[in-house]
Amino acid sequence: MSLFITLRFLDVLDILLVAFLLYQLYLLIKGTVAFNIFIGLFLVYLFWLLVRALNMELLGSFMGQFIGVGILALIVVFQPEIRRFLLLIGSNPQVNRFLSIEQLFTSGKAKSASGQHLKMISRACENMAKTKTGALLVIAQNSELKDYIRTGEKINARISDALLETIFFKNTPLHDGAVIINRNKIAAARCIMPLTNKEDLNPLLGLRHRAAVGITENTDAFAIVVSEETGHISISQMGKLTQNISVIDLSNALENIIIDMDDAD
Ligand SMILES: Nc1ncnc2c1ncn2[C@@H]1O[C@H](COP(=O)(O)OP(=O)(O)OP(=O)(O)O)[C@@H](O)[C@H]1O
Repeated sequence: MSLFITLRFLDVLDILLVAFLLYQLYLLIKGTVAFNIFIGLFLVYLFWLLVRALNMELLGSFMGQFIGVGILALIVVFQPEIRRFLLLIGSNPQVNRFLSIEQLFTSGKAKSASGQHLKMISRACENMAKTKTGALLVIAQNSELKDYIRTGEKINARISDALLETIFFKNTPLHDGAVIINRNKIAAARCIMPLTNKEDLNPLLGLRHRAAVGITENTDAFAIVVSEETGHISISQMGKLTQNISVIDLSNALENIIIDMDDAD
């Protein structure tokens, strides 16, 4: 019998892939209640292995039933995280570029036209930041956010900085909630976004920021928050909030998102 364990290249690859997946899983659930649930489930699993090793029949079969439905329970418990993980893969720009034949033919035109709209969005944010006007702008990407548009007032108007500033002007009927921008249109205002239940978010941040993180956790949208309290601009993508960025950083971030804003009405 050989004393050495034969390790094939595929085994090394296998281990590296599992390590990579576990690390991604850790990044995805760290700072959320899902992390504690995961640790809890892992401890139950370890305990079950111990029970089996000690041949404790009754407890072993009892726990076996529990572990048996484990996969189903995992899917139910980690539904938001699984959804976010799949979203992460599906909204990867490289994957999208590869899959989108349409974009292959229209990318040049879309880029030059979208620049105008993106400039107006950052100008509006700059002005609202100066006047400490609270705002939440959600820019749709692949997901058109139809379910969320339905929660607000449909506007369907061309993007303009003046219109955005008017919508968020204090005490106007539409200033509450989020504005959703879809392609070259301000699709709706007063929209209700899902709130994140992240525990590691700055406790000083309120519902507007939680709504920005919530919508980007659940969809591939890009969210911009202008704080009414501080006048700071923050952005959120894939559930990650970047606080207090400059207008130049906002413009750069907007340039990097993939949206097809063409000039058609
Ligand atoms: N679920 C939601 N979806 C969209 N907008 C929301 C939601 N909940 C609250 N808001 C908006 O956030 C506003 C309240 O903001 P709040 O002061 O709690 O947040 P904040 O993160 O501290 O922001 P600010 O720095 O501007 O005060 C509400 O008036 C409303 O416009």
